[in-house]
This record gives sequence, C-alpha cells and structure tokens, in this order.
Amino acid sequence: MIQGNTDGIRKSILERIENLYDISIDKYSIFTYELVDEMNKITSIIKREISVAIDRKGKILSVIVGDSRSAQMPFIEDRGKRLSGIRVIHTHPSGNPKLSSLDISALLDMKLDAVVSIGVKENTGDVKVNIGLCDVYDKTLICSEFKNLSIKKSMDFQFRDKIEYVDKIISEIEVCEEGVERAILVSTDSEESLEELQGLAEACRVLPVYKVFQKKNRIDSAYYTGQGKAQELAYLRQIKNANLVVFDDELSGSQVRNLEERIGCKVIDRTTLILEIFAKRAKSKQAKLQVELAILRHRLSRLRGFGADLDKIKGGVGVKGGIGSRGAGEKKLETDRRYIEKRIQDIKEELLRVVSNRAVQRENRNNGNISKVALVGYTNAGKSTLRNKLCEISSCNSNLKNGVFEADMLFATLDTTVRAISLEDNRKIALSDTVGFISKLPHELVEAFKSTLEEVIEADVLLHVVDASSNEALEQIKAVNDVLEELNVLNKNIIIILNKIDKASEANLEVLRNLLKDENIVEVSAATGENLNLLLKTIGQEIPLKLIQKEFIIPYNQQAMVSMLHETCNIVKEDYREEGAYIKAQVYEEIYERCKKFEV
Ligand SMILES: Nc1nc2c(ncn2[C@@H]2O[C@H](COP(=O)(O)OP(=O)(O)OP(=O)(O)O)[C@@H](O)[C@H]2O)c(=O)[nH]1
Ligand SMILES: [Mg+2]
Repeated sequence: MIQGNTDGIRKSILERIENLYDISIDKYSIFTYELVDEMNKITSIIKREISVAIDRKGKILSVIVGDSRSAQMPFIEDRGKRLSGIRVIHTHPSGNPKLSSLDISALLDMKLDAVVSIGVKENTGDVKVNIGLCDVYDKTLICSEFKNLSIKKSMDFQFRDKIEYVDKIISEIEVCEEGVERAILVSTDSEESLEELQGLAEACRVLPVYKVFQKKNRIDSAYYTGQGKAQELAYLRQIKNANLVVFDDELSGSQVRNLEERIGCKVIDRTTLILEIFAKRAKSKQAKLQVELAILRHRLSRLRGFGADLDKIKGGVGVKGGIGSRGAGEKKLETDRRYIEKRIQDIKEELLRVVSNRAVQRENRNNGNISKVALVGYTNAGKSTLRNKLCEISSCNSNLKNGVFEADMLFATLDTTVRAISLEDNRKIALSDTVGFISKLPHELVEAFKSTLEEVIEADVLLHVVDASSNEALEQIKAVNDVLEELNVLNKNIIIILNKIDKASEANLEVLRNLLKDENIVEVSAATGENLNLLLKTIGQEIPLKLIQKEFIIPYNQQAMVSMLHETCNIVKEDYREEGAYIKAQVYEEIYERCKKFEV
C-alpha cells in the first residue's frame, strides 16, 4: 500500500508507484539502477518526493509519497543500542541531493542504516546522489555524508561494512546523539535517588557526566546547596564540559536563576526533567495538552515565586525607584504571566472538547471483544523486556506487521505501544507497555501522569511488574500502588509479577512472597523466559469474559439451550417463530461457541 499524500495522482502513475514494492535489491548494494530510474521518472512527473524504506535483506518495506519538499518517514521501532536495520532512499525534486536537516535528524533519531537522497534530473546520467550514514565521534552519534556520487559510484559504495562497524561500536559504548546535553547531577537526598535521577536524565537523552551527592544540612534559600557548593559546581561544569546541571529536588524560580548565574549554564530540577519525559512520551492530543498544562502551571508557580521576591524588595525602604515603579524585567514578567494564564485557559477549553471526543472513541473501542492488559510498574522493573518476550513467544502474526499493531480501526487511536498477543486458548489480548513510575512525583504532575496512562485506566487486567532483585522493591511497590490508587484502578484484576528471579536473592523473594501472600503473584524472569507460559495462563484466568451480541434461532426440540441462554446471558429480544425461538442476546464467548450452530 502506498503511504503519504497521493491526492491528484493519476491511476496509471499510482500503479507504477505501487510496483516499486516488487523491485528487489541486492543485499550488498544500496539500491538498484532500476529503482532509482523509476523513482526518478515518477518524481519528474508528479513533482513530489518519493521515499522507500528497505531492510537489510533488500526488501522494500514501505513506499511513501510526500510533497515537493519532504516525505513523512516510515514508522521504525527503536532497537536500543543498534541501528534500525533499515535504510531510506528518497528523491529530491529540486534536483539538489544535499541532505536536509530533516533527513539528518531522521537518520540520527531513528538510527537508520542510511539515508540516501537522489537529486532528480531529467537525464539519469546527470543524477547525483548523497548518502548519509551514522558514525560515532567522541561517543556521539553523528551523520557522515558522502556527496555528489554518481549512480554507479553509489552502487559500488561499501555501505554494509560501514553499518556493521557502527553497529558494533554503538553496541559497545554509551553513545549519545548529536546536540546532546552533558549534565552534572546533584542530589541531597540519597545515593539511590541519584541513581534514579541518572535514569531519568538518560530517558531525556541527557548524558550524565558527573554525579554529586551532598548530605542535606541546611537548605540555602538563595542557592539551595549554598554558595560555596554553587561555586564548586561552576568549576566542575568547566572541567567536565557540561552544559546542564540537574538537581534532584524541586527548586524555586529564584534558586534556579541564582544558580544559573553562578554556575554559568542551564539549571533544571527533577520536576522539569520529568515533565520533559512526559512531553516526549505523550502521544494522544489529550496527553499532549495535559502535559503542556502541567508545564505551564509549573512555570507559572515559579514566576509567582519571583514576583513575591520582587514585592519584598519593592516594599523595603530606600529601594531606588520607590513603590509602584516597574523595571523592564518586571514588565516582561507581567506579560509572561498574562500570556501563560491565557494559554492555560485556552488549553483547559480545548481539553474539554478533546475529552468529550475521546469518550466517543473509547465507547467504540470498548465494543471490540479483545481484552486489554496493561503492564505497570516502577521504572526499570522490566516491563518492556517482558512485553517483548511475551510478544516473541505468542504474537498473533496476522495482526502484526513490522512489530506494530496495524489492524482494525478499533485500535487506530491507540498508540504503537500496544501489541496483540494470543493466549493458550487462542483468545487475543492487547498488551500495552506504559511509562515507568517513579517516586517523588510532584503533585501538580499527577494529572499529566494520568493522561499518559490512559491504557491503565481502560485496561481489564493490570500486570504490576516488580524488580524482585532490587533492595528497594517494597518502596517501589508502594510508590506504584499510590499512583494506581490515585488513578482509581486498584479494584481491577491485578497480577503481581515478581520479575528478575534469575538474579533475585532467595531472601528478597521470601520477603516479597510473605508481604504479597494475599495477592495473585507469578514469579518470572523476562530475561531467561522462565515461567512465562505460566504467566500467560494466569492472564487468561484473570481476563473477564467478554459479552458479544448475537442472534439465534433455536429449534423447539432444543429447549435446554434456550434455558441456558436465559440463565447465562442478557436477552435483548425474544419471539417465537415457525422454525424455533428467535433470541437476540449478549452472550459470553464461551457460551457463544456452544450455540454457534444456531446463529442467524
Ligand atoms: N537479570 C534480569 N534482567 C532483566 C530482566 N528483565 C529485565 N531486565 C533488565 O532490566 C533492565 C530494565 O528493563 P526494561 O524492560 O527496560 O524496564 P522497564 O520496566 O520497561 O523500564 P521503564 O521503561 O524505565 O519503565 C534492562 O536492563 C533489562 O535487560 C530479568 O528477568 N532478569
Ligand atoms: Mg520500558
């Protein structure tokens, strides 16, 4: 299927575009002459970009038509510390093969094997090609561009060696992408909290270059950690070549400004970092709006803090300018404040509209008889690993293409973190992964948190994944339960999964088993696959059976069947016809199987 903007393209050309899928490419060649020639010709006719994604076997995975300047990129799953295994070849109708900044950021963000642009010319002999490949420089992922190659040169280009080399180095070292922020992390709470801050930073693509732990003595109202420490941080920042300092606790607006001035780089606190992660993870419109709302509220509270400082100064005796005079800075603050308040109002109104739309969508989705199961748990508990493993052992392939749930419109509004898997009895479930929970989640963020957890609120069953090897497991379970309580979902069927049993000590496990003896627990290892079949079975037992509406005509000699339907189902309509009893009812799947032969 052709993707992108195909409006106004003639049928015969659409056929030619569709036929691109049939071209196969030699494993060792970046493209074939036939492919480039045809893409080139089609682009000259339609004057729009054409982009194809090719895997390492040389198979074309997607063909996308763009506008005259750009084409959307295919969805590509992040494979962590590896290149994606996919290269994107596209035409530039302008004739200039230079990679655009969009091309380069797609290459780095999606870790493409290569991005190749073809400057389209009437005469194929003149065509020039630029090839962009990922490379690693000083632990940073960068783009190296090979320019103005002829088609022949491009086809001889030894790109496989290069991508295999890059694949190898990025799997061995911590690579960060270009433009990455190098941060010093500061905590006054505990070493564990500092570790966690590191994880949060990494989730935001911030590279921690140094960690400072300072026991909390007395919090300095101007500099949080005190002036001396701020000076020390200023030196450290230079030595470590950092451009960001992240504090583990919440800072006031004036503390941020004082620290920034003293240290000489951007300073943020844990809340801001968490907000950044949320902003990145939010997919639906509602989630995006709610995160923006939380960000603005956070910002506003800081402006208020600053305003309060100013008021104090103004009220003091002998301050130049006297009461009532307004400095330029203050005027700007006032404007900012008004702007933010207005924007908050607008977002609230927009949210109301989106929420009512979503209610309708959810209604539609709930009509489907596929059960929804959501993984929840403290960050790093192993949710994503577990989901991938479960998908591996039991995915229903008919619904999966390139690992993404593609099917029915039922799920079209869910984001791509939802996967379909089949249980032993062949029932399908939709399994969603969620953002990890964290402790010290500031209260103003809970609304935003909720919106990224829509899947949890809508799930039929929750899988609470616990890292049984962590010494903090008990605190983590509590932090997760607190959030589940806020989300009002503790009454759902919950399976507690004690994960990482390959690594957990028997003593740890014993403590957890005791504490959770009244719960439904399954002990697994996502890493080794131990007990995952048992887990699937337990999920099957916990999934509420779904009602589906069906119509039957049951012959009069099958009265037992009629009585059974009466006992087990919601009868919607019933009348007596010549050939038997007509019954329209909402039935459980299991019952339906038994009466299927009488369905009309
Ligand atoms: N030894 C061991 N390691 C595991 C197991 N399951 C996951 N891990 C490791 O634990 C780390 C965290 O796993 P993830 O799957 O990313 O955890 P997560 O819960 O999705 O984390 P967030 O996305 O941050 O919430 C990874 O390094 C995994 O390799 C397991 O059963 N045994
Ligand atoms: Mg995860």
